[in-house]
Amino acid sequence: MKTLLDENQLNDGVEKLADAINAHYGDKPLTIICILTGSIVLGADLIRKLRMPTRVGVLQTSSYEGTERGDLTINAEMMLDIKDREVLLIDDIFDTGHTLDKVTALVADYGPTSLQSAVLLCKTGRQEVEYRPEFIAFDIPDEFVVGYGLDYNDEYRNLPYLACLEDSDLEPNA
Ligand SMILES: O=P(O)(O)OC[C@H]1O[C@H](OP(=O)(O)OP(=O)(O)O)[C@H](O)[C@@H]1O
Ligand code: HPA
Repeated sequence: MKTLLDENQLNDGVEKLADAINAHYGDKPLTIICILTGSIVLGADLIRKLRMPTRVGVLQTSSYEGTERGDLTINAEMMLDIKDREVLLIDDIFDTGHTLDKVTALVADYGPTSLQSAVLLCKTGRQEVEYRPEFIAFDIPDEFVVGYGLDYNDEYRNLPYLACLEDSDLEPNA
């Protein structure tokens, strides 16, 4: 495994992301919706750097098995009431873009005043949708990455840094 972003770089990136979000929303109350599971670490770090009054909710999506994307499932059972609220979706990575594209369409139906998204990572050249997040901390190369919330087969989310998987890290048939 090869480190791509160390703890200091991640912290600086999240700080800049928070600065941009604080500058954009000012004192307006903001509802943050974290897309589980990958966004838990970013969400925990980011919300503590936001200055406006915030509410925090979650929804859960799942589509990757190993390094392969499969059918997307969305579980919105725990959604907050966001009607007439300013809403910011938070996710760890924008890869093909299908997750945020679908989640944005679904959440828009709840009637928010505004709906934007913030991601830690945007993988270069992988997007298959028109949608783009408004706030991005890092553009990264097209490599499968783990750590800081991101997993490979449910492992590595706890790494405090971001690493690229190498061939020797991949499980057979994964
Ligand atoms: O842009 P995309 O190609 O849609 O990929 C991005 C999504 O994939 C991962 O979620 P995953 O489905 O693996 O669930 P997880 O958050 O539980 O890891 C990641 O957390 C993003 O939500
Ligand atoms: N790593 C972990 N999870 C992911 C990735 C990735 O590179 N892309 C989409 N989900």
